[in-house]
Amino acid sequence: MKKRLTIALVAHDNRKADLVEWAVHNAELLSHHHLVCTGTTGSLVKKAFEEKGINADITCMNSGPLGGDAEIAAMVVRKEIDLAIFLIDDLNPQPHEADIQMLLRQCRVHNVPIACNRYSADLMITSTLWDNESYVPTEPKYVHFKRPDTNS
Ligand SMILES: O=C(CO)COP(=O)(O)O
Repeated sequence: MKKRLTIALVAHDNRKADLVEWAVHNAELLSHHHLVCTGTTGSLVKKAFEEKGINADITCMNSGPLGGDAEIAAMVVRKEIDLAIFLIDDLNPQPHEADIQMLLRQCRVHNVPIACNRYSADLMITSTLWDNESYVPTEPKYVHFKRPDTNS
């Protein structure tokens, strides 16, 4: 991939091992991009990369429960994030559910690709569309839909 992207990496505690493993597996590719992470996720990715001798540009925001998701959501709003990988723990409640939903919603509103599992992350990170200068993503459309009257 020629283009340098800003990639958000976020994982809940029980999904961190999965994210770190994914990041290390893709370290060569990721090292060409700017990684923006929530606090704890970022420190784990940094440590794993250092152990492998991989240099990467990693910015750590606050920890998720203290506003890290909100900071990344603000970057999404400012069009500063190209792609987000967010491994969510769907099996346990999180104290900052509102911030999580905000990050997900802002990615949808601003048409930012967001992968919530490794399969999606693999597909997104390897897409040839990143280097296709003529590809313009279609913006989401919000067109009023009048439901047919089902009573008649
Ligand atoms: O809680 C998170 C995302 O919602 C992740 O935050 P940390 O990476 O700081 O643990």
